[in-house]
Amino acid sequence: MWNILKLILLGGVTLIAAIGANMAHDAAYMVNALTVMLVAGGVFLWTLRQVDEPVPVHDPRAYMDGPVRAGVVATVLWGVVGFLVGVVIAFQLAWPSLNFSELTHGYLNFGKLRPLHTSAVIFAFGGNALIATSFYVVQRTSAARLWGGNAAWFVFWGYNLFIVLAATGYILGATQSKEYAEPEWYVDLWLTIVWVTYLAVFLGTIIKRREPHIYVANWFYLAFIVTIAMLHVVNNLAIPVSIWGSKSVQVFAGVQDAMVQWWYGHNAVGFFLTAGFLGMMYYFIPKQAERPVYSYKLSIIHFWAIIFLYIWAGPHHLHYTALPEWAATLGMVFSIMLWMPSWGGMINGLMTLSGAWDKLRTDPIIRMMVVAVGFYGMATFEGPMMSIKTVNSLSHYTDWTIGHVHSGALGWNGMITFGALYYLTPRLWGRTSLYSLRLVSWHFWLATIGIVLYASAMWVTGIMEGLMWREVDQHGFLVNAFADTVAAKFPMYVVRGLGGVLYLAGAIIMAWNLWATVARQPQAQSTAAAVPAE
Ligand code: HEM
Ligand code: HEM
Ligand SMILES: [Cu+2]
Repeated sequence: MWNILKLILLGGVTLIAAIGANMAHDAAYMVNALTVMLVAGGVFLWTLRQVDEPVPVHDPRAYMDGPVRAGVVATVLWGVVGFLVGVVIAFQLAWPSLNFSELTHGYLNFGKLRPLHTSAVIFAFGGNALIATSFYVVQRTSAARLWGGNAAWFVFWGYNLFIVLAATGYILGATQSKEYAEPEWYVDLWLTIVWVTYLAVFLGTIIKRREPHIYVANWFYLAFIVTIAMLHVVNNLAIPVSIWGSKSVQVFAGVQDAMVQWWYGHNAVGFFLTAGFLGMMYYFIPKQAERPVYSYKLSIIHFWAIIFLYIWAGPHHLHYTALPEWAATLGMVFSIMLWMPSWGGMINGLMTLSGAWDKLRTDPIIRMMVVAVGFYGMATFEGPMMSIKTVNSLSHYTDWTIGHVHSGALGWNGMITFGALYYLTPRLWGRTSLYSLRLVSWHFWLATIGIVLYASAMWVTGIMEGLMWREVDQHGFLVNAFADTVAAKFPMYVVRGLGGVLYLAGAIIMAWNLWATVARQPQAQSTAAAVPAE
């Protein structure tokens, strides 16, 4: 019965997508519709061939690790793609002629590739890492198999389809021009369906847990899933111009639109790039260090303080704009208050190593995680500082912001994810150990030096251009033309690009190391059964 329903649904989607491709008003819509048609048609045929096959029975106590494994592979692949595009756009900024070559003009210029980069690293790399680790962690800490049968597979494939639709759309010019929320209305609708399923699988697993306690990592993951659902729906309220075209019109306008966008944008940082990754920190650091969390009480305080404070800080993205002064001040004050719980979390992560500091010398994976937490601390110190209006009047519009973003993104999100991937791969594929710890060390140093080059280049150019823009002569005239600042930034842009190359090289080494772990390492004893409090 279920299969018949599924076939009708998939057949219907295939048909509507085919009609959509035929009626399409623009190229992005057509290519997206063709993609959906091919995917839905393919799944239709696959389902048809399975109809009379016996349904495999799973041991209800065994963990469901298929989607986690797929998520690990996707994280690595999207990571390499996202970093590569980052390197390309970094060099496009250094050598603008790269925008106008035969190959890049029109489709692969900076304007098209920049949102491709941000979506690939945040949503594809970060999102797959969050989905995979949350599915892994919630099962282990709840001693329960993922709820909802194949729903977890739907989440994995549905989410990655969302990414492919978004990315091809950008290249072909579909965007609603909201940073980090560029996908158009139908892609947003699809993500909503996938996300609600994700929430159901995660919550369902927590509800059927066989542990009385809900481990703190799950609190963070849950906050991430619920808040992103809310942000996504509100920020994407739009009316399509036609159901056969990608263009839509925002429901909010003017300064309200700006405020909703940065309420979204800031909390995408707070809940996607912070809360979800803190969930990772609270599981994988204690596991890798073989130590309990330093202070469980602090983790609870940290959780509630972060949840309460982050949501108000969005206006710090709109200082000195049409936003009312009081709103900007509110955003600034909440941002400054955020410093304390952020550092509480950092201290909790770092101090988990107390009594095991020697591991920093012997275990490059721990080293990676510790550096991640260090950069978390740095970005959450820098952020509150930049939210102060007088500081922001210098830093805003400059590369300082870009440096801040990447010390958080490369240092915190990237490094904690790499640590989790190194932890997970041997366990998920039942291998005795990683292929090579020496290669992990190489990755660690390449990535760390890459981040340092990136961040320091951006501080120098950011503060330099901020000061150059302000400089006036004795008559009060501006000393520098805008083009002067652009020319002055050139050497730092090259250094940033080189930092990116190092970071990318580290990730490629990781991809090779993880592949070799699966392909070349001996099989370990299997331990896939649900044991309480793992
Ligand atoms: C090899 C690594 C990377 C390189 C070379 C790189 C490079 C770049 C460049 C050149 C830009 C455009 C800056 C501008 O418009 O002036 C950018 C923007 C951005 N990147 Fe990366 N990136 C890398 C990795 C990452 C990662 C891992 C993340 C997130 C997890 C990330 C998140 C972002 C974000 C959010 C922006 C937009 C910043 C803003 O608008 O303020 N990047 N990146
Ligand atoms: C207490 C924590 C933090 C505060 C108060 C904070 C504050 C700020 C401020 C004031 C800006 C500059 C706004 C502007 O002038 O346009 C900013 C930009 C940004 N921050 Fe943070 N930050 C924090 C932590 C983080 C972390 C941990 C990450 C990444 C993992 C991050 C990612 C970003 C991004 C992506 C932007 C650029 C947004 C854009 O213009 O496109 N922030 N943040
Ligand atoms: Cu913000």
